[in-house]
Amino acid sequence: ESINPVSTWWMGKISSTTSFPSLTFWWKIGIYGFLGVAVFVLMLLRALMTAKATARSARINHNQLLDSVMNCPSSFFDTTPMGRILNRFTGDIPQIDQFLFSRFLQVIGMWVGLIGQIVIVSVDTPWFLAIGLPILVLYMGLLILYARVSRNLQRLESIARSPVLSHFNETISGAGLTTIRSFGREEAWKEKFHKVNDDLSVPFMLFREGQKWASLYAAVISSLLFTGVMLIGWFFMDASKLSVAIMSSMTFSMMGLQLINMTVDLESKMTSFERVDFYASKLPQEAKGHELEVPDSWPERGDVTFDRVKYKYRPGLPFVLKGVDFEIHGGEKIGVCGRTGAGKSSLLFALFRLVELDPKHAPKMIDMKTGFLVDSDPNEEPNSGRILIDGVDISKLDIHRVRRSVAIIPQDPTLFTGTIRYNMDLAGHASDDRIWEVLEMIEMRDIVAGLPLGLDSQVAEGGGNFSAGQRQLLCFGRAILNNCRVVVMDEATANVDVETDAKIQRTIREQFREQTVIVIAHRLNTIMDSTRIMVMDQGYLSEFDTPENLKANPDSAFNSLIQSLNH
Ligand SMILES: Nc1ncnc2c1ncn2[C@@H]1O[C@H](COP(=O)(O)OP(=O)(O)OP(=O)(O)O)[C@@H](O)[C@H]1O
Repeated sequence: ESINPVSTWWMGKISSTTSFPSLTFWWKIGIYGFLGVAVFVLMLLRALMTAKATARSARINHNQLLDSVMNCPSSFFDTTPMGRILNRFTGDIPQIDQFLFSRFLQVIGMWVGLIGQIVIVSVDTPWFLAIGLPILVLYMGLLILYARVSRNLQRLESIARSPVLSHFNETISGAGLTTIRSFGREEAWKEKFHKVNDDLSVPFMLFREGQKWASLYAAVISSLLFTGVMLIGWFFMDASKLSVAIMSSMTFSMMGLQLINMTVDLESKMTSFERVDFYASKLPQEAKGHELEVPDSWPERGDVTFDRVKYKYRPGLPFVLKGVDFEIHGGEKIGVCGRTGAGKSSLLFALFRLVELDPKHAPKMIDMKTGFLVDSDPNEEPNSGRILIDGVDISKLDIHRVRRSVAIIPQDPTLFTGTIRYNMDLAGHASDDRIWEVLEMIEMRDIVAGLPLGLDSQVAEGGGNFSAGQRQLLCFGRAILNNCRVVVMDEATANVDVETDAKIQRTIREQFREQTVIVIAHRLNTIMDSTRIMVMDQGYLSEFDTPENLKANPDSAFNSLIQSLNH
């Protein structure tokens, strides 16, 4: 860019026969040609370097963003609309990848070019400064004014885009569409979609109109420049200098408008970068590091102890476990029951360290509306208590080590796109024979054998080509193959018929003979054969005893649960 004005200057010089009389015509043309080739070679170099640097920074940016989001605690996902997260990946990242770097180079180049034009013309024609400098100041003023408005409009546009993505996402995911149709709320949903879309369109349209406004004023400034150059040229310049000044002012005014638009555009790309950078480096993260090392064989027994566990999901919410104390011995089969919202699943949440009990691991909080970090109230009572597996406080271990040692069969069975073999054995360690054996145990062998490709048959997105019960069974099979010392099941058989449920419970006792198994169930028959039963009530452990003892006590909460289910 800096050679370009030199080349224009040189052209102006050699058009006058009196300048550089010692150089022949061919030398003058040769130098002009050399400057042209230099511009071409440097542009080629710039393009190559841009391609390399863009690919590298795109990879780094994306990986850092992904790592950071993947390591966010569950509280972040509870308080951040999915649309906002998707917006970072689908809106901001492409802006940075495709445009930021090249736009940055363009803007730098244009500024250098613009200032170069002024310097070169002014060397020969100092009068040009008299008009060039005030015009530069006017352009700067326009830029500052326009940039401020457009920055805020783009911010508003980005805020308004998240609800559109969230609305779309919750409409098509899960049973969203089915529920909307079954309640006949299609029109209301469409209206809401139009409203969030309108909210997004307003700042976008204003931004577009702002561009026209800036173009108009830039054109006015250009006209001032032309008029000024003509007037100064008329009185103070000879013909060759005036021609250079006119050429420069034409470039100058073209560049001025482009420069304003590009600088504003660069700012908006920088806003995308700021948002991605915030997500990549400042989001709350799950606790890293560990104070204690445990051997690979840990946990060997599978003892699970809750020691006065008291926690809330986030600051400002009520406690969901209010000082829960119990000890489970390795190999025990524990049933957990209690009314809806009593805190059964919350026991597992803490066991997986999805919520931290140790206040020093408590993650920072995100404001639901703005998406920025907020400070928690220092006077609020923090989470407390300890969970021990085989006597080791799990908050002192590497979080991934803790999660690897406990297998879960969740309430919402999760299958991934891929083959049945992949879904059963995510680590890829089990033999086909062992997978078929497990399929037999969970009564899925005939179904899988009936598929044309057997274990290589594809599972659709979210396991859509299997019923909810079959999905639960496959997840159950996955847990058997995983062979962890502690296995937890959260309503894992709620969707299978009573007979299959009974068979699964038998399989649990046979296959998980040495493992500690914690089964949460609403269907009390599911847990009747447990070693002991835990009854949760409003965040407290109200009873913990053998099923026989609990049934024998007519005043037990367990008996009243049985009675309420019978009625
Ligand atoms: N992610 C969360 N954020 C905030 N509060 C939560 C969250 N998950 C659960 N809760 C609250 O914690 C309390 C206990 O919920 P929990 O899911 O442990 O109950 P549960 O006994 O498993 O109920 P269910 O039988 O319906 O599954 C409830 O009041 C619930 O509103």
